[in-house]
Amino acid sequence: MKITVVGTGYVGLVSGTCFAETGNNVTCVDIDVNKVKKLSNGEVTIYEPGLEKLFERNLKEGRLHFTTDLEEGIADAKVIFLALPTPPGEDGSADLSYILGVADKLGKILKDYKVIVDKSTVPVGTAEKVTAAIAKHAKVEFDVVSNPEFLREGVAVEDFMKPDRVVIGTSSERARKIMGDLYAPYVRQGNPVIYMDEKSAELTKYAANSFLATKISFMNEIAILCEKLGADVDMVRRGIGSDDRIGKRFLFPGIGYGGSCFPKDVQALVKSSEEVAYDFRILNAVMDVNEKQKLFLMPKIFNYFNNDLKGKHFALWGLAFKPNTDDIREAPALYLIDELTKAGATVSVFDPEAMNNVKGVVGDKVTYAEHQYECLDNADALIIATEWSVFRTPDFDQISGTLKNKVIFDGRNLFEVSRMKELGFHYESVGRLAAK
Ligand SMILES: NC(=O)c1ccc[n+]([C@@H]2O[C@H](COP(=O)([O-])OP(=O)(O)OC[C@H]3O[C@@H](n4cnc5c(N)ncnc54)[C@H](O)[C@@H]3O)[C@@H](O)[C@H]2O)c1
Ligand SMILES: O=c1ccn([C@@H]2O[C@H](COP(=O)(O)OP(=O)(O)O[C@H]3O[C@H](CO)[C@@H](O)[C@H](O)[C@H]3O)[C@@H](O)[C@H]2O)c(=O)[nH]1
Repeated sequence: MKITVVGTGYVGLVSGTCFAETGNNVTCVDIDVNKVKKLSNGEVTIYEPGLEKLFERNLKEGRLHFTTDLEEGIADAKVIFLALPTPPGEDGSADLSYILGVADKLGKILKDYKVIVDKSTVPVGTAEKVTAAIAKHAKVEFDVVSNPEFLREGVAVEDFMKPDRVVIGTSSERARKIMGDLYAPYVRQGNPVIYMDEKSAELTKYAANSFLATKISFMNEIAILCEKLGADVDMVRRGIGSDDRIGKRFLFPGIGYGGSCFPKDVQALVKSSEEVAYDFRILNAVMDVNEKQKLFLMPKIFNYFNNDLKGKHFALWGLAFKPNTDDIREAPALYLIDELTKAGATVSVFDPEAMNNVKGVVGDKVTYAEHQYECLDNADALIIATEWSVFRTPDFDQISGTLKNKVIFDGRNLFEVSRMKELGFHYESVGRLAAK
């Protein structure tokens, strides 16, 4: 099938490449001239495990194309995916200007029937708005479908190729058939395509992200309680996670959820609720807990250094909002850097993939280490903000030999508390017995 993907960010690039992988002819359109040039020349513009191989193959075999020209990009396409940004507007609600801007243009250039798909995360009612924006100028028939994307950064290719489910929101039989054919190769493993109306599909995406964020904030509060009551959150997590009704996943406490999705989507659902005069109390609490959790380690750090961080130097391992990505949007590490430098400390940082992105945002506020152990030079303590595998089994002798003090503040609970005690570290983590 000939398809077009508008927007070549995370979702656009991964879905475009994966659609090509199953034999579709895919054209990706982006307004970023530089990005299109790089992609056309075979350069993958995001760090995503497994993407490069698929990308190179499909580019070489002629199933992937890139252009900045929307009209050229949609010619002959049966389906047009909109994988455009929906960032928070000033009041926190989703900014639909990218989507509606492209919808308006599409209305003027459609020459035959097409299915236009909202792949971006958009509030309930957006399919109607997109339909209206296209219909204003369109002289041909078209359908607008809501097909939210559930991929996770870091495992995006696998999530796309073998999704837990595909949600397709449409009231058009014609569009339903086309979308069903397109997704058939991805759901052969027995995972379902779930058809529904457009509004339910739109809400499904926000409900999924908000529910997962709720699980995380809930566990972060349980971790706080564990420290206060003398319980161990690892035990509690295992104790509740083995109940199928609760499930083992997304129960890991830490220094808060970040990324380009949870923070903005929870906020957008709260805003959508307000628009229909509903106060979504649980989600307000979820956001509130998360804001505080990002700085969970700070009181511990202040306390250890007698409330004075002036002149102290910290090593910070992990900058990306989670492992296996170079994405630093809403990364807890950035909040820690801010607080530490505000308190008069200096910070040296290391991340396996996100260093360049952080340089772009933080500049010379911190120093950038070439590798994880160089980062420890002259540091009064090590702080861990992202659970990259390479941090999980470090050379503790090298850490002890390089840090000024054997002190670690771990925001991701990477190490066994008892082992750290044996090794002679002052070790503080999140919600565990010896963490007090
Ligand atoms: N990042 C994720 O893991 C993820 C997962 C699921 C859903 N989503 C949702 O998907 C949407 C896109 O997210 P993303 O992270 O891929 O965004 P992104 O910011 O990484 O990329 C968006 C791309 O759109 C391009 N663009 C902007 N205006 C354009 C226009 N008028 N024409 C063509 N291209 C244009 C930008 O240049 C950029 O390359 C958002 O709604 C997001 O919430 C994201
Ligand atoms: O037990 C956990 C699990 C995750 N996190 C944090 O939660 C955030 C989000 O993690 P994850 O969901 O793995 O990453 P994303 O790539 O942001 O993916 C989420 O957001 C995407 C965009 O909407 C959705 O498509 C995905 O289904 C949804 O998982 C990260 O900061 C994690 O550190 C925790 O603190 N504890």
